[in-house]
Amino acid sequence: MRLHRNLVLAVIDSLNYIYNDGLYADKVVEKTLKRDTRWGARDRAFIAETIYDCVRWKRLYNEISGTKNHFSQENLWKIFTVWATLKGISLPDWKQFEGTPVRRLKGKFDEFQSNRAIRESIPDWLDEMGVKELGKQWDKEIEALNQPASVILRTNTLKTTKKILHKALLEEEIGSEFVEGYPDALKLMERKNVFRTDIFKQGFFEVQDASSQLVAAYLDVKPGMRVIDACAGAGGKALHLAALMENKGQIIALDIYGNKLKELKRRAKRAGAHNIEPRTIDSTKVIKKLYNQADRVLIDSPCSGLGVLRRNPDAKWKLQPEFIENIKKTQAEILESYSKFLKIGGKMVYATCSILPSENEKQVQAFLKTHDNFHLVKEKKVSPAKSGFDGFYMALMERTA
Ligand SMILES: C[S@@+](CC[C@H](N)C(=O)[O-])C[C@H]1O[C@@H](n2cnc3c(N)ncnc32)[C@H](O)[C@@H]1O
Repeated sequence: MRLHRNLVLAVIDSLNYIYNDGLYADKVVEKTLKRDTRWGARDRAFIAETIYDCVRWKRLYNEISGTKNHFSQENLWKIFTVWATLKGISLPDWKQFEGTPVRRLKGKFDEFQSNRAIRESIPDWLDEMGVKELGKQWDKEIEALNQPASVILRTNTLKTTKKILHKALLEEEIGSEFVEGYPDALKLMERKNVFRTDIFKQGFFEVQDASSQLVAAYLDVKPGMRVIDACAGAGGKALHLAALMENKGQIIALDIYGNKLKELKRRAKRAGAHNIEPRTIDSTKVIKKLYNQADRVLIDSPCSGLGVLRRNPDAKWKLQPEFIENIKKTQAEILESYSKFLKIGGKMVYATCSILPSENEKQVQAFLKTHDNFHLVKEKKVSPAKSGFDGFYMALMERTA
């Protein structure tokens, strides 16, 4: 691979925004890619993948380059040099690469392989928490969570079928394949900007990881039911629920953030989902009005997001242990409060995109201990290491009295 100066400069500028100004990697990548319309697909892929690599491996590259968490322009070049060296790219004779100790950098990489927190490029506190929660399995999970994620689409069955979508994508020169065990999923053969296609604008699909596609299906919804999606956000699961319910019945989509629900509304329109009713939780009244009203409740709970690190590598550096402790309290409160939406005989799914038992099965166990009118029907832990997709947890419970 040959390095092109303008592309490398775009990467260095982006790293400055992410490392020093704390901006989110996805937002920075999006903005950087708009900088030069002459960049082709390969150039864009280089920029996006290199930035994500440097965010994912920030600690490792920092330790190898000796930049000591100080990201001046000169040090950002050092970080980039480590990236290029470990990729086996021969460095051009630019002044920034003069005197690069290639062998020493590779030696340092080998040296750090015995230190998991550095090797996997995570903060020490996270490594300790991972071991405490998952024991030996942590090693495999964190390794899997450092792999770049593939792009998965969910066919919108309100508008099309998986076979038709597969063909329509091919007509746009986008290759995809079916994913066994995931009835509506298509996996892209290579990363492409699918949002530009007409079939996206027509609502034929959503981009949604395979594991996430299991959640709405777990709720066992039927057309005509009254369903409450209690943490609906921008509606990834609500749109799926609408499709599973064939647009029949009612989905009340709640969230504490009205702007997320606005996005949900836009997406629902595109998807042709007509049975979703967004309601912002701006008072306890909104909640109390819904007690004993629902056949099904989905609690797609706020969580640490540790299961989706492949997609959001900057979360490694933005997450704090205090945040995880607080979010666990919120999870318990949400379960307590939103379980009241269910009618007797109704079913509820509690789900997270975390792999920590303390956010998952332990929350459900604690809830069931104090609510003997609920019982666990089934639960599923999706391991990134075993599935190759995002980490998720889901538990299906039934209200019996
Ligand atoms: C995991 S996200 C939901 C993702 C969404 N269901 C989807 O599939 O796209 C969790 C959501 O819970 C919302 N949330 C946080 N605290 C909440 C609360 N107390 N009540 C309801 N929603 C809450 C957040 O705003 C966020 O949108």
